[in-house]
Amino acid sequence: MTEVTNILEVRGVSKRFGGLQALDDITIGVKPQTVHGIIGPNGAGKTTLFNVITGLIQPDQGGLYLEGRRIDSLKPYQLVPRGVARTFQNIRLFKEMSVIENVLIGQHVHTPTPIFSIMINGKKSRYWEEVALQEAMDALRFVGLETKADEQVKNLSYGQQRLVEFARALAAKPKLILLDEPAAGMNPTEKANLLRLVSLLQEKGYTIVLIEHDMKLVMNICETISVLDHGKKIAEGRPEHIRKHPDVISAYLGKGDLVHAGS
Ligand SMILES: Nc1ncnc2c1ncn2[C@@H]1O[C@H](COP(=O)(O)OP(=O)(O)OP(=O)(O)O)[C@@H](O)[C@H]1O
Repeated sequence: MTEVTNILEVRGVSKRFGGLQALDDITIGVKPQTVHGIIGPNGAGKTTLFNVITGLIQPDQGGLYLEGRRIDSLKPYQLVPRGVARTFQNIRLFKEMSVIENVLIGQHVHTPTPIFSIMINGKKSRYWEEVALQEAMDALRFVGLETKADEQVKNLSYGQQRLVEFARALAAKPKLILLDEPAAGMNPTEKANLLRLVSLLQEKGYTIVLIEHDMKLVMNICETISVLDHGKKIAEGRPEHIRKHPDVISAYLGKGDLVHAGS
């Protein structure tokens, strides 16, 4: 039996797209209740790794384990009730719908009534409508957008839309949240707020894995960082170790990101 010390284990995962080895024998362990960063230059394989973890693509080799149980044959919709939620690099919201409706969509896995029945106020669904609405509002309150609940998503700023995605992931009541470039397009105030929210979630017992290009944010917030380059894991450890790692410096050489990553 597998000893459960890591909430998530990626073991020897490889994925090839035609002639391109997007992931090459990646092994990563994520400890519960930590913030774990995945960094690497463009095209390193970070999003592919998230897609493999969340069942969007099947690995060619290797295994994925959530709390010791193998999950790599599961589909995305089967992983959500097991406690895995994610956001996407490119915002995936229904822009013509309201903020609360978008968050409610993350909620349906926990209500026995179909979400569209809840949304059109079907008679049988009154109790679950109330529960789902309360929980969706809690998620919005957490990210500070409760006053925007009835706004159409398209009227929100880009940074606020990222927070709606974040709230939608939270509404699925995950144990493990994967955030793909959550700070992209955010201004410094929004980034500071995001950092505060991620720390709060960690205190509440969530585990967070994030892909992020903002090195200052990553170095400030993550206990452990795994670095990918050309599909391989080239380094892993605490921020102070990663910042000085010669292979990491060389992978980022000329890009300037690590130079400005002081805590
Ligand atoms: N579905 C796909 N089919 C073919 N090639 C793909 C596919 N998805 C990703 N790739 C390729 O795999 C490599 C890794 O891509 P991936 O998006 O995982 O990198 P990344 O580290 O997330 O990059 P970025 O920081 O630019 O988002 C890239 O060369 C990309 O073009």
